[in-house]
Amino acid sequence: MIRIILTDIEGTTSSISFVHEVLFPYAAEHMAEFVREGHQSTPEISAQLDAVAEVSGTDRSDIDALIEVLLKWIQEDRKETSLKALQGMLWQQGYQEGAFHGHVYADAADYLQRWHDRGLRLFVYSSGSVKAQKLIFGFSDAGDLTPFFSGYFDTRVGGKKQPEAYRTILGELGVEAETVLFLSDVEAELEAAESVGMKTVWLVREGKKPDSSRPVAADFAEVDALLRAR
Ligand SMILES: CSCCC(=O)C(=O)COP(=O)(O)O
Ligand SMILES: [Mg+2]
Repeated sequence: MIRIILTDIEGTTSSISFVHEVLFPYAAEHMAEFVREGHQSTPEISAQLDAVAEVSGTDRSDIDALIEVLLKWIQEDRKETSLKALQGMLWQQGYQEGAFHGHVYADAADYLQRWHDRGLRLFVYSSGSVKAQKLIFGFSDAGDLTPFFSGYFDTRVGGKKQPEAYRTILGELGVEAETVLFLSDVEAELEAAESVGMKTVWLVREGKKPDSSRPVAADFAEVDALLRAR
């Protein structure tokens, strides 16, 4: 019996275009100024720059070169934990100034509330940092959705295509794998979750549903129908 829903964000609760056409360009536009202003005075920024330097093999004292690395990583959609942490800090400013709201599909907002009210426990697992996750749901088009969530996981538990990450999440939740339903739009992530025993539904929000041996849903209403049919 499913007791926990673990959901991805981009392509699942929220549109890919919001992440790629609003959030990433905002980060790219403000990254240089943000890093130059905060790299000495803000320990959280400085610590992430240490990690950027280490992973990229860049001289830690060369701030221009570190900014170049970060901008290249944004263009490549790299899921580096340090980039994701810096993006989360940057987006806070954008949300708070009202530059944008977090996009959450209406069906997702609706069923997150219904599932929460039915007693299911809801968690997020996204490559975006926990801070970024709380922001997209906290400043969403549908209002503050964070009260529906019991917790958040990001790439600090591992990459989303790595089975080990899902094992770590199960350990932290302290539950049996088959009580967890993982929702994602990326098949490799679903395979990793299934390999440790989690149940999955593949969200295919655009276009025709593919033939697949795993459950596929176009939106959260269809996920709910699959849940009830189990
Ligand atoms: C938390 S909103 C920003 C999402 C993000 O930065 C990202 O890389 C999307 O990753 P996901 O694992 O949600 O597909
Ligand atoms: Mg996704």
